[in-house]
Amino acid sequence: MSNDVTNVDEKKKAHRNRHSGRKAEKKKQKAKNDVNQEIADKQRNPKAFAFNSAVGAERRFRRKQDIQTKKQHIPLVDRTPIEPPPVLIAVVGPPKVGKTTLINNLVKLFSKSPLTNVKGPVTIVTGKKRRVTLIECNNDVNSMIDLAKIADLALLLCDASFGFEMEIFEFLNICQVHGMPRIMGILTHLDLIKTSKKLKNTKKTLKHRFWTEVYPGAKLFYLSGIIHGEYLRNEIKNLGRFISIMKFRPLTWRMSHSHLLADRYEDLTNLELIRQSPKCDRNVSVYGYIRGIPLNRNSSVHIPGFGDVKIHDITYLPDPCPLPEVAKKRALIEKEKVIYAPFSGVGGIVYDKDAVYVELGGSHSHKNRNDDDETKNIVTNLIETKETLDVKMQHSELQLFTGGKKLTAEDVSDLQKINDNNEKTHQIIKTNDDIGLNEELTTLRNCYKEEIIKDDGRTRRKVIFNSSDDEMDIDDENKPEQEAPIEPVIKDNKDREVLSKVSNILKSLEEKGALKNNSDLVHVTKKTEDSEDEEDAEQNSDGQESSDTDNEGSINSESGISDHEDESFNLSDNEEKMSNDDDDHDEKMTVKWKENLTKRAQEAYLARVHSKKNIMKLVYGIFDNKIEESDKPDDVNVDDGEIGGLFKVVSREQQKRKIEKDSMNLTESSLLMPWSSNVEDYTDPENKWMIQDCFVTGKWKESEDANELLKLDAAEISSDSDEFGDFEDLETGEKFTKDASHKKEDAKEIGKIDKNALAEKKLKLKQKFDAEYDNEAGSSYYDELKLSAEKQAELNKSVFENMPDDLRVQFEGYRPGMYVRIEFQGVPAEFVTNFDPTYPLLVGALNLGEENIGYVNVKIKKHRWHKKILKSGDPVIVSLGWRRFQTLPLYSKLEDDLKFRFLKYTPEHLGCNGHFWGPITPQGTGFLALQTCEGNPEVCIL
Ligand SMILES: Nc1nc2c(ncn2[C@@H]2O[C@H](COP(=O)(O)OP(=O)(O)OP(=O)(O)O)[C@@H](O)[C@H]2O)c(=O)[nH]1
Repeated sequence: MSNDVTNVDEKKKAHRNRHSGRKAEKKKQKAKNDVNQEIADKQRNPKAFAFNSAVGAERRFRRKQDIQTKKQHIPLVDRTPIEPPPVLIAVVGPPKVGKTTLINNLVKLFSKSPLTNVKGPVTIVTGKKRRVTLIECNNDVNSMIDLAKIADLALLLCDASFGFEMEIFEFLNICQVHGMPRIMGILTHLDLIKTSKKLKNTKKTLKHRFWTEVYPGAKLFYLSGIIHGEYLRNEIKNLGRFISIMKFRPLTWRMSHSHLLADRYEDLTNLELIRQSPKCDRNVSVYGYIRGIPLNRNSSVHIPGFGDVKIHDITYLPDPCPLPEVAKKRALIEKEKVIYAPFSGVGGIVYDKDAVYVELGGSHSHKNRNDDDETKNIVTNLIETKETLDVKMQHSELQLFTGGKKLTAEDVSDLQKINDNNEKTHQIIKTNDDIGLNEELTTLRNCYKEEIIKDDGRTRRKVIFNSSDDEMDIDDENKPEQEAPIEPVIKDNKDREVLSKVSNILKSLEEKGALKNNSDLVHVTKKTEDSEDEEDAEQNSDGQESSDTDNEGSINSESGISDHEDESFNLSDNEEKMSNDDDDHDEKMTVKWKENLTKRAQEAYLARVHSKKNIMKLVYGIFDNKIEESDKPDDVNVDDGEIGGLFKVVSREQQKRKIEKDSMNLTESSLLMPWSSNVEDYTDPENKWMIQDCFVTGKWKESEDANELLKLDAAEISSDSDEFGDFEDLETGEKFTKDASHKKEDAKEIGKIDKNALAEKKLKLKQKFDAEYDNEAGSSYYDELKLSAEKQAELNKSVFENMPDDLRVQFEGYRPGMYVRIEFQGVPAEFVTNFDPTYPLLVGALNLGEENIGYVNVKIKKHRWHKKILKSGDPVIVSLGWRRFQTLPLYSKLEDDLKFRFLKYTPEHLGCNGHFWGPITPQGTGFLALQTCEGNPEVCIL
């Protein structure tokens, strides 16, 4: 019973809102006020919601239109397949710039599994609809040529603390002849630049140079530092995001030629055959994604650096790095972040035509071996063994003492040699017989205009620019100002005379003690320094501004470095120095500023004369070179009204009189005179006719002339109304004669017609304006073009979408985006023995395989920094289509035209672009890059 009571008590009454009373009133009032508040905002500040400035609106409109138009490109039919091949990103840059680190960081960002040893292409899924293949470019002209042919995007790395190196410009130059992939610059080693001022300057100069080379506004990322061997996560994330959403414009030649970049390779030759004859022909298979257009089973292919081969067999395989199956809204899950890099030892299980390959986990899988399990160890050792005993012996080393020199088999067999060339034996010279260009390349390399700098035991090839490009030389630019000797530029004899006179005066003044405290000169020099500082500040602010206009990535990445930190570093540095030589310093300072006073004054004078423009002269055409009395130093000796035999002292009176006299005889040049020769005087009746047609009353075409039209209409009306006679209104007694009625009606009609004509005219004008300027969807020419391209793309896709792969292969070949395995038979053994996964293995389909000897005529034009002339006999590298020939000597030279002999093919036979590479002279300044036009043996130079 008691329980029941408690239950009843626990049941609480529901709250009932009050409908009347003080509180209810208050609530109602509050609710009402809230509504009023909303309305009141708009009512109180109507201007905020209204159209209030025509100029502002016009500017906004113009800006919007500008942005819209900038985005417009000529629409191209999108021929990318439904599942396109991975986007190919080449990471290019000089040695030790951070290429491997960047690839590792990007791989880690997208796949969470770091790569220990990056070799060859690495394919990763970066988003629901995007996968990318990253490949590091060797610092080798051939690698650069091959990658420039196929890359969609090139990440150009530059060591900002060192400046631009030759490799960057070589690559850019090569890219120009291959249809320029998208280029993105990345500055690394920014943490090695110590002061914030230097950092800003470096960023600015490098950015502007990069913009001149690529295009103004090209994206440049800053990687501001490295922590534990990794770039800052935020910056890598930004870069990754950029890469994974970037759009690419198809390059015509590339998209119309089938090709693939091999990301895996197998030697299928029978091992017994190889044992019997190591130089026997091999059967090899290469794997990769088809790019460009479908690859036909019957076409021949070219492997750059190797030659032409016929496809023996081709099959398509399941995609080893597939995109997520259904496009969902969520981000990728771990399982979907696939990574595929067989050359680097990552690839999982691969099902082949007749085999299944299981990835053993690379070198790491064997590290966790169980020492007790002997049988397992034997198997692992057997698996690991790849060399015979004598080969192993050749590689084995013997060390007698810790830290002592290791003895190798070579050392033992040829002890004498070691003594002679002790240093040389430690150098590992990498040969590249497959390309067979080592010697030629070294010659070529030596031909570039570059400065070889030894830095930390390695050789770097710093780019040397012309004097006009001096801003590029960061090191020079960032040198402290007093270090750079400023040689006054003396332009003509007049300057020289003036200078010598100035220096005479100064000397005499110094001798006479007139410049005892030198306050005047100090003032001058200080002023120039100040102005330099101001310039610097301006430059910096410019740099900031322009870097703000950079891509979002660069903005974010800029935040990576704290300028304050650098400044504080700088300060503490300075403080230390200051405390050490405080006393000396003061003394030195007082002595130092007295040094070279005359020279500094000369410089200051020249700088002033050359930098300042006389506004008075510009406006009035008067140039008075005399010093005003007030400017004259008080204690300067004035002999016969002259100072130092150079300046004549002019009194204020004299000066005034002279100016008056001069200005009386002068024409006022700041005004535009109506009678000046080129301007017509429109007040002259003879010239009036020229402008009278500019007004409504002017004589236009008859169809447009308002007066003529009115007359015409009036005439028509009068002829119509002729049929009515005179009559009298009997009610009002008003008499209507023919003329009176006519007059009234005429007036009315004319008014009506006037209005109608005007309305019609307005309507026509509006229609014309709409047609020309309105960009409503589907109405403009651009939209129509875009629409038709989209329609075509849709049609293309719909035809093939539901077609089974087998049928499709029969119908059109192996489509782009398919992962295929191509088998070649009877390939020379060098292909296998010289195979290096770090070189891009490119396989490109050939349209014609016919061999020929051909000539190409070349017209030489000057390229920006290639100004020397090719000589006959100069070695050049020739690259045509997929083909990359060895260096060839130039055949002959004719005046401006050069004739090159190609030993095998002409661009005509290939039906494709070709390009031609070479140094300008043996002591020359760089490369010459040429491009052939399709089917045209005449070559044009960029
Ligand atoms: N301080 C600093 N060091 C860096 C930076 N980027 C890379 N490094 C270091 O530079 C060295 C070379 O980096 P890698 O990634 O091997 O350079 P790489 O371009 O792949 O070198 P190669 O393959 O030999 O041409 C490594 O020790 C990196 O840690 C950077 O921004 N700042």
